[in-house]
Amino acid sequence: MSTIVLEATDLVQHLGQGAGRVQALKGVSLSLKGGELALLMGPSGSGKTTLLSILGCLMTPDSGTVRVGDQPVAGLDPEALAKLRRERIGFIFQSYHLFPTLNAADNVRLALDVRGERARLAKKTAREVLDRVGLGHKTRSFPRELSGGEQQRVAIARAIVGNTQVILADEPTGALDTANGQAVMTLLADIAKDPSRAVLVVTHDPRILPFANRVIHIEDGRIVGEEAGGDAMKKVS
Ligand SMILES: Nc1ncnc2c1ncn2[C@@H]1O[C@H](COP(=O)(O)OP(=O)(O)OP(=O)(O)O)[C@@H](O)[C@H]1O
Repeated sequence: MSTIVLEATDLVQHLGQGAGRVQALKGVSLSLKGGELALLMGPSGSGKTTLLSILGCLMTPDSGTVRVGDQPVAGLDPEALAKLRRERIGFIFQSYHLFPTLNAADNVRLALDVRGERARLAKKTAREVLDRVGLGHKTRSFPRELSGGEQQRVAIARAIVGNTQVILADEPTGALDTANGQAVMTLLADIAKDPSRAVLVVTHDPRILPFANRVIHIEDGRIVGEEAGGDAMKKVS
């Protein structure tokens, strides 16, 4: 039986201040099991990015709890939280977030350096992972020399190089054409074949449905339903 690798219970989150203050999450509970590739879908403003930020321990909720594997997040000091993020969570942002002055290999290697890997080994591992995302020939290229799809693949290499239990991706195919989008999703689906790892993808893109085991729907700060990936696909086809 697969184990739960990420669990959130009753998350509530307010954003903004004064008249602009909104309740972005209104009591969200969610768990991800190893071996799952789940999609989080919902209209603009429904709370997807807020939820992903809390699950990725980038934001602390007003109330509710998050557990990554067997580790409760509440009460961790900033250093312990940063360690938990590095060791257990890979985050893929829509806008890549690559360092412009570092080449592709060094962007990926950075994720290993902060984990204390030895320099030579980290260099080799970074090259291997870039090869795996089809960029073995571009390890020395800088972000400005890469297309959007290539930059996203570097960002994915960086997120997967540490073999974290959880990968969270915010619209990873949003800026990509169909071929690059499919390549990116194939990589993420491969990761989710490992029964100890799970991938959660925020998306508006119905082309991603074939890759999902599970689709979770969020509206107005609440989970309003979920279905198996195959069932969600039948509705759009
Ligand atoms: N910094 C902020 N201050 C005030 N309100 C915010 C802030 N960030 C987001 N919100 C509001 O919180 C709600 C949830 O936003 P969130 O970005 O999580 O939604 P989303 O589902 O990711 O939207 P999108 O699909 O457009 O990215 C929205 O009503 C949004 O307007």
